[in-house]
Amino acid sequence: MAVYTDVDDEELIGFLAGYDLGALLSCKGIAEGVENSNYYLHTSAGSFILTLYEKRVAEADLPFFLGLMEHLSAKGLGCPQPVRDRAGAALGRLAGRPAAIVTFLDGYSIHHPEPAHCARLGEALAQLHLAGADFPLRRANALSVGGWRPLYAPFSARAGEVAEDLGAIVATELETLERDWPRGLPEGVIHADLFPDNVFFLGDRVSGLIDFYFACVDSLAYDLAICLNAWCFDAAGSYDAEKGAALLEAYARARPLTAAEVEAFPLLARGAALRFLLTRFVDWLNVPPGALVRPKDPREYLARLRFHRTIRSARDYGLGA
Ligand SMILES: Nc1ncnc2c1ncn2[C@@H]1O[C@H](COP(=O)(O)OP(=O)(O)OP(=O)(O)O)[C@@H](O)[C@H]1O
Ligand SMILES: N[C@@H](CCO)C(=O)O
Repeated sequence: MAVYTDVDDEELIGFLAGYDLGALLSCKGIAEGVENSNYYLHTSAGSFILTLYEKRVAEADLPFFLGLMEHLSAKGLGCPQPVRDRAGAALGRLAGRPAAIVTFLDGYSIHHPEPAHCARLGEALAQLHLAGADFPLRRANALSVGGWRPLYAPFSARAGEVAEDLGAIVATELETLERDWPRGLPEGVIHADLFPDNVFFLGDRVSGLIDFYFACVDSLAYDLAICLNAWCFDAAGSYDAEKGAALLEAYARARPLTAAEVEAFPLLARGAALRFLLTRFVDWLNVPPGALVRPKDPREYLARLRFHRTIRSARDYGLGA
């Protein structure tokens, strides 16, 4: 359950009075997720998602996120639509937090993806990249290579609480990636958090993408590396080459990778693993008292990082074969 901020019914009714959404019927906290407070909102006008944005979402970035969802939806991508209030605003304040209401998407997440799901995801990711090419707003990636050391430093002394060798591995990874991070690759709007819990299926097709709150402008292949880590490893932390090939080939059919992106992919995959290892590590140590949230296990991403450190060429992922 990710609910950090409780919503008082009376306050919610007052908030909804600014929208043309009819009468409140119910509002229930949502179990999944770790970043924001999400509620299933049911009114006489239908079903919606009410999100109260928490610590990792800067209020100034919300016009980028909400505008991107509107842009992608207008391009035919399945994604939530911000609901505007009577004054035309997509963003309000509720219980002291920035808050928005978005449309409810049908569909369900796949908790144990098969290669076919990875191929559909590759297609959807490429469509997102192509559809975002003319999105006019820009937002730098706050969690790219420049953000990892400042995120980790305040908690580095506690690395041993997660794994004995975590401190040593993170120290060498930060040195290596800060020195060698790939620059000058094709850039565009990326989702940056396209895990299975943020992709909805209906049958064998992707019906919608959610949770655009890490979206930013960065290397497109970095987004593909994030998906490889999130979709192509098994529960024991082993890389599944069949799923990796399905993802990478489906993506490349829609947006071919440049030689530089193929060359850079092993480092991008290591960086993508380190990024989520570090956010999970910090969240693992800092669960707010009383928050209803299940932090995700950083050791899952330590296993991925250990694997990528053994990779010598993109061909080991099935790229550029
Ligand atoms: N537009 C939507 N339609 C239907 N369900 C949604 C929608 N948005 C969110 N949800 C539900 O709420 C859950 C949490 O949403 P979301 O992933 O955005 O939260 P989060 O705190 O950002 O989580 P994460 O840990 O993935 O970053 C989703 O897994 C999904 O079950
Ligand atoms: N999807 C992230 C959590 C939200 O950033 C993870 O699984 O670590």
